[in-house]
Amino acid sequence: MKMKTNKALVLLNMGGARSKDELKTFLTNMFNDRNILTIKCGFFRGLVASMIVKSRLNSAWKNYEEIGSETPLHKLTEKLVDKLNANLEGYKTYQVMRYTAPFASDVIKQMEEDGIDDITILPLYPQFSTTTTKSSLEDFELYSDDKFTTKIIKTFYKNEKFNNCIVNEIMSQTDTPKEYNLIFSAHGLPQKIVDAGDPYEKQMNEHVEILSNMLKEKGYEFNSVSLAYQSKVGPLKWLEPSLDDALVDFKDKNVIIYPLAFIVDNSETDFELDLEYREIAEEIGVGDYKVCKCVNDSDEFIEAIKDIIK
Ligand SMILES: C=CC1=C(C)c2cc3[nH]c(cc4nc(cc5[nH]c(cc1n2)c(C)c5CCC(=O)O)C(CCC(=O)O)=C4C)c(C)c3C=C
Ligand SMILES: [Fe+2]
Ligand SMILES: [Fe+2]
Repeated sequence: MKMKTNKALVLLNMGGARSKDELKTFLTNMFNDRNILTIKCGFFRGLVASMIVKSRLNSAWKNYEEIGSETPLHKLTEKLVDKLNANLEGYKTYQVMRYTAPFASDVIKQMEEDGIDDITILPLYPQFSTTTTKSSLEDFELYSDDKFTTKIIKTFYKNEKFNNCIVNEIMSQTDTPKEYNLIFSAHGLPQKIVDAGDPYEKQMNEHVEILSNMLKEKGYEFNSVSLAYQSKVGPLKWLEPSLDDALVDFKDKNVIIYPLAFIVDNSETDFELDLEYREIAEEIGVGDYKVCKCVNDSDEFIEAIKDIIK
């Protein structure tokens, strides 16, 4: 018989679209988020948000249609939660999404009904960004008040077990690393967010350094290792180099892409990296183009989570 627990692990993530209606919800909530669209006046932000949603909805939905009309993010997160509930002793695991259901307010109500009073919050973002980690934590805290004794894991890009998951996935792609160029692809950010103090770029550089050293220590020497940024949206300057520009250097060469900002696969990996950037790579004349899977609900990542929260 399982012991009743008052402790919970709460996974936070962004959410994603499982229908066109939900894509509208996702985009509306995202562009009304002050951490994403940094316009101070709420009314004006709402106005700009509704204009962006209107102009973006149909074209963005076409992308989802190419991956089966839904993000894989929710199903993969549900599998991760189920696996943690089966394997992580002493905790009940919950998931909360920032822009689509399950929303913080509903999950917190459920947690209270379940008698939870002690929580560990793990935002599923290895590196801290105001646009992701801070936004998700603020949203959760808006509804949780001081209902729970709380521990927060703000980053985990330095965790060795987690990094071993990444390194093993990269190494499984080839036995001849000298013939490949490894590109870590991170979700981009507007440069002005970084200039305002967001630590994401710095942590991303550190993460690439850690992983490069781990690969070298294992005798895995790629022809080159680099970092590029994907998914630019809108007219502002974003972090560089963009993945499109980076790929130009690899005409007639082989590349392996690792999506470094994500824990579970989503439309940015399954559509953007696996379909859209693959097409760009083909146009450029890149040779082999391989995209690694995220750590998802792998047994190795479950072990890493146990280590991250201990
Ligand atoms: C306009 C600003 C955006 C910022 C800043 C941004 C940061 C950011 N996003 C992720 C992770 C994901 N983003 C996803 C989708 C997505 N992101 C933006 C915009 C910004 N993201 C948009 C408009 C969209 C919707 C799709 C589109 O219209 O292009 C997703 C996918 C969700 C899914 O359905 O699978 C993820 C995941 C990170 C990690 C990040 C900053 C570090
Ligand atoms: Fe995004
Ligand atoms: Fe994108």
